[in-house]
Amino acid sequence: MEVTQMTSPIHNYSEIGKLKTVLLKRPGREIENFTPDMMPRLLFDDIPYLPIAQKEHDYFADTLRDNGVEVLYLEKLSAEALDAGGEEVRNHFLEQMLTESGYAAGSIHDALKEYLGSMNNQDMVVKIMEGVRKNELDFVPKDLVSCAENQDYEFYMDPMPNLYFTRDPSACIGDGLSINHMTFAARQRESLFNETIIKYHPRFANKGIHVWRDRNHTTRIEGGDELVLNNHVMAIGVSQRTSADAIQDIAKNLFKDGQYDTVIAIKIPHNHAMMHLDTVFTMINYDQFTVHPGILGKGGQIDTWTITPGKNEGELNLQHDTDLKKVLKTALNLDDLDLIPTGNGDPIIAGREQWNDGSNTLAIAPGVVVTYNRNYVSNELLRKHGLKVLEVISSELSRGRGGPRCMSCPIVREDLKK
Ligand SMILES: NC(=O)NCCC[C@H](N)C(=O)O
Repeated sequence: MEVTQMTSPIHNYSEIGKLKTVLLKRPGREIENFTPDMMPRLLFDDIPYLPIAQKEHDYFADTLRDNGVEVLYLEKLSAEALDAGGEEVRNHFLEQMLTESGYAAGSIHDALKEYLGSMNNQDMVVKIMEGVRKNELDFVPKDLVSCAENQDYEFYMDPMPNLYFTRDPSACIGDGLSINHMTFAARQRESLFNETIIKYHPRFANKGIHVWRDRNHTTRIEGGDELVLNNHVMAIGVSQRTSADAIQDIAKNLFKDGQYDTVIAIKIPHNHAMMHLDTVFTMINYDQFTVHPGILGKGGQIDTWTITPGKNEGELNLQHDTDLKKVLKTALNLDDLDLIPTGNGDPIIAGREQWNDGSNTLAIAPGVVVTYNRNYVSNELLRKHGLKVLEVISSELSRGRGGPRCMSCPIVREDLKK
């Protein structure tokens, strides 16, 4: 495999190269600032216990640091980007955030702007992430919507509890990234933080980073579906969260301006338990993958479309298949590969461990993965298949329906040696 020069602050040409820099978000008050009736809308199945979730997340971050990974935090980078951008950038960010929260203008907009605007950048970022309750403001709105419809709702701005799944709002691909238009309202504001960081943080601003696809779209894509298999092949899930038209769009951009020549679109069930491709399928070594048996039909088949550049620019060729192993072998030029079933294929264990993100492994080097300790059957099987498994504690973090891959956005990985 060709070795690419490391000059960009983003460098991510595989799922498995030695992880050097990663973006995390330490769970904050946003993960408990809601009631059970808000859970379905906020895409949570339970309310985590914050002090334990933070302890677990710190353990995860320490595990990465102990293995030589530089850990960056979304909340810190966001504030630093606003500091660097100055007053105009801060004002623009706040206006955009208020607009996307439903307040482009009017008295609530003005009250929120005054409240958030009185804070320093770090406090403002944290407050926006946590959500703003009505009782925090010394203000009684008199508009018809507030009086006639929303009077019992506690929030002006909803919390963003899914922020600790940094995988999804953006995805680093090669020396660039996608900044994603997310599917559900609960997560759509998240990628504004990523956009602000890339544009204004001194580490990333004006470094010629290629944005393969920005957040100004109506079609949707999320990072949990974007798998960088190597330096010219991607796999992207056609899922609850990523639409086929967004895949075609990013494929065209990657083919035109990047070194990618193949995108394998993999269709998975469209449901909450398997909302992204990485909840059912991850790459963990040159020739090893985790796969949840629930996505494969009786004969092991699954719909895939291998997309390659067409004859003329902007055209795409499609090759439909139903044999995932064969498709991966061809695209990755492998003689054989090892698809390791979640829960060892037992229907009860596989269902349970997939629900708790047993397939959602984060590779930090070829054959070295970080997993949740609660998925002990899948973890044992990974060890039997020769992988080094670093387990992290997971009682509270798993309540948000995401595992180690979901909780991490790799920014720099070493290139693969072969
Ligand atoms: N890549 C991932 O699978 N991320 C997990 C996201 C979980 C979050 N509660 C969501 O539904 O978006």
